[in-house]
Amino acid sequence: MMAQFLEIKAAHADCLLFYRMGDFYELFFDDAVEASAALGITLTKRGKHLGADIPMAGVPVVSADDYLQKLIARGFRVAVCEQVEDPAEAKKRGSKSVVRRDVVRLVTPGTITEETLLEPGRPNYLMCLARVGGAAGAYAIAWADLSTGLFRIAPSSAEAIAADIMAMEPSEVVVADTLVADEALAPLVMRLGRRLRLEPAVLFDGTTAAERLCRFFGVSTLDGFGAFGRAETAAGAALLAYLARTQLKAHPPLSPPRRVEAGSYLRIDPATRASLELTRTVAGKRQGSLLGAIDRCLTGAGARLLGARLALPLTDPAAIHARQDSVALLAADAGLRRRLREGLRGLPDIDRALSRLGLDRGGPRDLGALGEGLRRAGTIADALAGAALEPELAEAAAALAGRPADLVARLSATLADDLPLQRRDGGFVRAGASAELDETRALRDHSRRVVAELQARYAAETGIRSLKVKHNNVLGYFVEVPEAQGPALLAGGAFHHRQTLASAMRFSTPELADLEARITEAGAKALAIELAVFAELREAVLAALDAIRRVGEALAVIDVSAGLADLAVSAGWVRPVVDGSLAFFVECGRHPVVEAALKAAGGQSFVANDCDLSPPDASGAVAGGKAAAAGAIWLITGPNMGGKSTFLRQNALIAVLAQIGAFVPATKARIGVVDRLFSRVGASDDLAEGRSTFMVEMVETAAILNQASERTLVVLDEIGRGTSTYDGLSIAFAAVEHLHEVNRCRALFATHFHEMTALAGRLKRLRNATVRVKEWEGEVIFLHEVTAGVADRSYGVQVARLAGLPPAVVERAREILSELERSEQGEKRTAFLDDLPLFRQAAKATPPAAPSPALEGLAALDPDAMTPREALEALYRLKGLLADRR
Ligand SMILES: Nc1ncnc2c1ncn2[C@@H]1O[C@H](COP(=O)(O)OP(=O)(O)OP(=O)(O)O)[C@@H](O)[C@H]1O
Repeated sequence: MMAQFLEIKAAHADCLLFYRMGDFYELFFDDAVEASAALGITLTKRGKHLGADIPMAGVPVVSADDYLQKLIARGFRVAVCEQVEDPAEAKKRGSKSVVRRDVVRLVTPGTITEETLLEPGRPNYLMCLARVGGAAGAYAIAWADLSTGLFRIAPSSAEAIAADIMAMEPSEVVVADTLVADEALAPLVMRLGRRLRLEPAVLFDGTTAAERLCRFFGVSTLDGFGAFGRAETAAGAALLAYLARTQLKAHPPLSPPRRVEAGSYLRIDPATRASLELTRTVAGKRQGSLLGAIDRCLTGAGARLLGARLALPLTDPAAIHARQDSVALLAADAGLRRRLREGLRGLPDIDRALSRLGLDRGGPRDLGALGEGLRRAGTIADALAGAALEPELAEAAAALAGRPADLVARLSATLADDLPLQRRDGGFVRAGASAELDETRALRDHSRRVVAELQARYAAETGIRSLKVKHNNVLGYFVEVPEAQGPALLAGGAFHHRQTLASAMRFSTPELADLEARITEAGAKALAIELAVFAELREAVLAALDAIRRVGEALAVIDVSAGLADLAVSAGWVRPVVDGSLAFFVECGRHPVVEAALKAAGGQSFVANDCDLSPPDASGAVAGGKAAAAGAIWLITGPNMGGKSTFLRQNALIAVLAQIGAFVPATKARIGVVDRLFSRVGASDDLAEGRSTFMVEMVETAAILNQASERTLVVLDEIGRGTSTYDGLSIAFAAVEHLHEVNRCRALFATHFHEMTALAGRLKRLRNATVRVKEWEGEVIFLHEVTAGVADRSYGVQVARLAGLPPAVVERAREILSELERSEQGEKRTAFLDDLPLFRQAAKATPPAAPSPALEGLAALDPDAMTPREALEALYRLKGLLADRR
């Protein structure tokens, strides 16, 4: 057996091997040591190998899912090795022969399908990254959710690849092993950590990729699915190859790949996603994130679709309008909304049940879930009938109407009311569904009744009133009497002694043995019939796979639309105007998460605020596809704790909500579609990537200044605070000038550098705004109201006092502050401010004779002595110098 174990283990060296032995999966050697530490299970030993004890640990097969979940969460991969023949077969080859075993599946984070291992409302993506033509070549990603069959392929680029991957929050990302050492991908590889999976480059072979995809989907060309580039087909084919490696014999029921067009969605880089807490908070929780606040979906599929929409908000106004129409209709029709939501509540997860059945990993409950789900789809279709539906809901209604009604009838006529989890447990076929099964069951039940009657007969015949007929797995049926009566039975000759216990003796009889054989035989036959029925039902389900998938998708669309409508009505949100202009106008906007939190706390209510970044010199119109105007920049000053960050974030979130087709928390809004959203709010450091807080801030600011276009929305909070005041102020100044002059994007910029408000005099589209406070008897009262104007001070010392700084420290700080303010009002300050407008000109006017800082910097570098990261940082430093000079 050990020889067999070692052979199988050698083929799966990077996995923990779950080696099936009876009712347990056993782990041996290092696997046992690692698993026992990770799972807290007992480490024992069994036999010896090369003279040393073999460590062993085991988990019961019935509870294996729980253990698998823990191991996957800790980053392990598990190879599940099953017995693939009956032990009786093995015995025929000789008493010492070992039962044949084989690995049937590799369990990896991106390929799990079990209900217990998955979160209902979160997709579980496996992703592949492919690159064709070197670092500057074509990039693509393919991702699939094996648990629902979703399959997407998207082109990407060197610059966008990290953002594109992180946006989907994949559980596992497969990359060719030849790419891992690639400098361009180093930061991405580092960020993926445990989710990264390296596989041989042949999986990604571009020349055979299209053919492999065609073969998998049984088509002769991919044209029907979309126009895929080389890198895209390579990524898609690699994904199929990886699935084949991990799922082995099973053919995963993936939908044909859908292409996500570049430029069709709002691009949001990972730092922005994290800082806006779109799908999870900084602490990693869903609750408290935007998704947590807007998710009123009643089904897992709905929650998954909402998450997917949030990952890729749209940029095409027409596509956004289609989604808005669905929400608007259901917001306006309360009766219809209620009927739909009643139908959706508690709806089983059709997509996941279908995928498990497709992988032949499903049980009777999956069939039951499908039957119930499809039946409910009928109720929902009835609710929609007669309503004047807009295209998106009309399409959903058509999909529901196309549900396989005969399959629903067949499932409900065949399946019992209470279903076991595993098909081998039997008992899931309803009485009356199969005559042969009913007959076999009757035989079995009759024999059981005869056994029950035997007890009375034996007791009467022997005169032993305490005689019992019992059953266990070792002896089967047997007669049990108290020990004292045993000899009397033995003497009779009709009872054969089997076992003597401390207080009882056990016997068998030919009659019991005969009945036992009949019951077992009938039971086995009944199970065989049930399994055949299961196989037929599964075939029928798979034959209707496409129609069922469409029903699943339609239900998710209805759930998302009804959920957003419910939210809009109960929270007072409105439908924003979304168009191709450069407008950004929000009247009485609110922060969805902060508002909900304040409401839950029952204290102060949220103060709504307007924001208008529309081009000041036009109505936001765009002529001939080219922007005729540029959006405004608001420079927001105000006290600490005044609500600046909240205001910044809420406007970014409103843009995102508008572009996923949702309503927004405001009384009125007009959003000219945003192509990219950048938000740099709050400090974060990335020490793991070797960057300090200030360095991270500068890297992100650099990305914004280098990439923002006229259509971009930029939200920047307190740039430059992580360094000395003058350095910080200078950087903030230059950044705003650049946004205004070069990027010409719509932007919100919050700062404590009050000197910056002077910029409004020079920059045409810059407006000063401030968050109002009242001072009352030495206390600050935050009004959280954003108005035009300039703050005169930050009230930092007052806030520090509120935070509980020792009174002596607060008093001392006040003294120092007034001293500083007095001295700054003198000449020094004025001189400094006077200098600032020259900032850019001065840089340009540098006489050529002066040594360039970039050249000096270059001269100081010793490439041979640098690590790749140091080189990258140096490059950023040099690039930064260049930006200064522009
Ligand atoms: N519009 C509002 N209505 C009601 N409460 C608000 C509003 N805006 C902010 N708040 C409350 O004020 C707190 C502080 O807000 P925020 O963090 O946005 O301030 P800030 O001006 O960015 O402060 P700092 O400059 O210290 O970072 C929030 O946690 C929230 O509870």
